[in-house]
Amino acid sequence: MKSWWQPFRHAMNGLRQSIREERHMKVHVTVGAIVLLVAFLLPLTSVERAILFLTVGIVISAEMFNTAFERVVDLVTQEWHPLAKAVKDIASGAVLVLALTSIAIALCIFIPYLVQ
Ligand SMILES: Nc1ncnc2c1ncn2[C@@H]1O[C@H](COP(=O)(O)OP(=O)(O)OP(=O)(O)O)[C@@H](O)[C@H]1O
Repeated sequence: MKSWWQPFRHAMNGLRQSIREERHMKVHVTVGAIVLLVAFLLPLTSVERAILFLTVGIVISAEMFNTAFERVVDLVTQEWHPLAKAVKDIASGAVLVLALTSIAIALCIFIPYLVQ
C-alpha cells in the first residue's frame, strides 16, 4: 500500500534535485536564507517577516517551475526549435520578473530599518 508520506518524499526529492542540479536555484536558496536571517535579526513586524517569507518561497517555487519547463522541453526535443527557445526564455523571464520584484520588496522593508 502506498504510504501517506510518499508524495511528500517525491516533492522533497524534486526540491533536492533542483538545488543540486540548478546553479540559479543555489543562488536563490542562498540569498533567500540570508534575507530570512536578516529578517530575524532586524526588529521587523510579523507582517513584514511574513511578506519576506512569501517572497522567498515564490521565487524558489518559480525557479523550480522554470526547471520543470526546461526538463519537459529537453524531453520533447534535443534539437534547436523556436518554440523550445520561447518556452525556456519565457519561463526564465518569469523568474527574472519575480526576482526583481523580490529585490524591490526587500529594499522597501529593510531600508527604513537600516537608515535609522
Ligand atoms: N531546444 C532548444 N531550442 C532552442 N533554444 C534553446 C533550446 N534549448 C535551450 N535553448 C536556449 O538556451 C537557453 C538556455 O537553455 P538551457 O536549457 O541551457 O537552460 P539553463 O542554462 O539552465 O537556463 P536558465 O539559465 O534560464 O535556467 C534557453 O533560454 C534558450 O534560449
